[in-house]
Amino acid sequence: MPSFNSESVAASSPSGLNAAPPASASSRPRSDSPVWSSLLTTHRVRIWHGRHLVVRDVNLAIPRERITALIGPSGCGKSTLLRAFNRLTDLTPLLRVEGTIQLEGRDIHDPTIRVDELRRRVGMIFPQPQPFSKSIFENVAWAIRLKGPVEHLEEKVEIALRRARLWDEVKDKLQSPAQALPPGPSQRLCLARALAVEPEALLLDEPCASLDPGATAQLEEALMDLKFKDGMTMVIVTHNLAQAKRISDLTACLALDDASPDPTRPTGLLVEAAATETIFTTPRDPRTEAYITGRVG
Ligand SMILES: Nc1ncnc2c1ncn2[C@@H]1O[C@H](COP(=O)(O)OP(=O)(O)OP(=O)(O)O)[C@@H](O)[C@H]1O
Repeated sequence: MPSFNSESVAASSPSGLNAAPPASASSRPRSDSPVWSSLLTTHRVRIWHGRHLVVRDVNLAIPRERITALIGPSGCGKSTLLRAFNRLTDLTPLLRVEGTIQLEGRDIHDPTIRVDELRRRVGMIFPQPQPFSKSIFENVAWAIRLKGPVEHLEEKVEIALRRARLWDEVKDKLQSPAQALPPGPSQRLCLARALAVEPEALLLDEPCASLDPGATAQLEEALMDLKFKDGMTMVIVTHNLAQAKRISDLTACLALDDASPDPTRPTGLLVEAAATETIFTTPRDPRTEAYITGRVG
């Protein structure tokens, strides 16, 4: 367990990571909020899709070397927010991010930031595994070569596959087509490919969406290994509350704003973030409680 202190995990709002805390929330820091050093922080982030406000007022600190879960009902903007962390949102012309997102204290929208380097440092795993139509070996080797001239390529491919807990399953068929792999190993190959460029953080967007319970358990074990052995910082969007409880250290709960101007397209907002155990045992915000008890979403 982390040490606890009145210093909050909040990026700026002392009350639990949201610039607009609900009426029921205290404006004082939670005394049970852990002290974690942050890798990524957001300050007053709001994301628009055209004229629709997708998510608003997100003040959040993503702790280094921990797993942060983003939970909340469908459509509250979890995936969009996740994609903003390495500017994948830039690829959707109608999406616009306001506010500040910092990586190691540096604004990721600073004009001097190289977006390709940002995405190397902060990798992404998508809901459906998408290996390239190359061999298993080449899927990982391709990523390693992106970093420039390579020595010891085979060794580096093996290291990435081992870190993704896939090596033992594929070491005898490295030249086989990656797209022939079943979903579980296929997703761990995508994890190995993401690890091959040596990121500092990984964003995981419902990475187990297409996996059965056994394959989910294997991926979770790989993620836990990455955290404990490599100190990887991870942010996972998940609808699986048991998964959030199992693997995350911090949980950030988003909700849909009842007061949205267009009730057919409500705006999401971050209502509460705290140590996962706290969120699931003593949530402060009634919307968190409603979500984790299955009354909404
Ligand atoms: N490319 C896009 N095209 C259209 N609308 C978008 C796009 N990206 C985001 N949005 C808007 O953002 C809202 C939130 O979507 P997002 O996928 O981020 O939510 P979510 O919380 O991850 O939902 P789910 O849990 O169902 O995946 C959508 O309902 C939609 O209004």
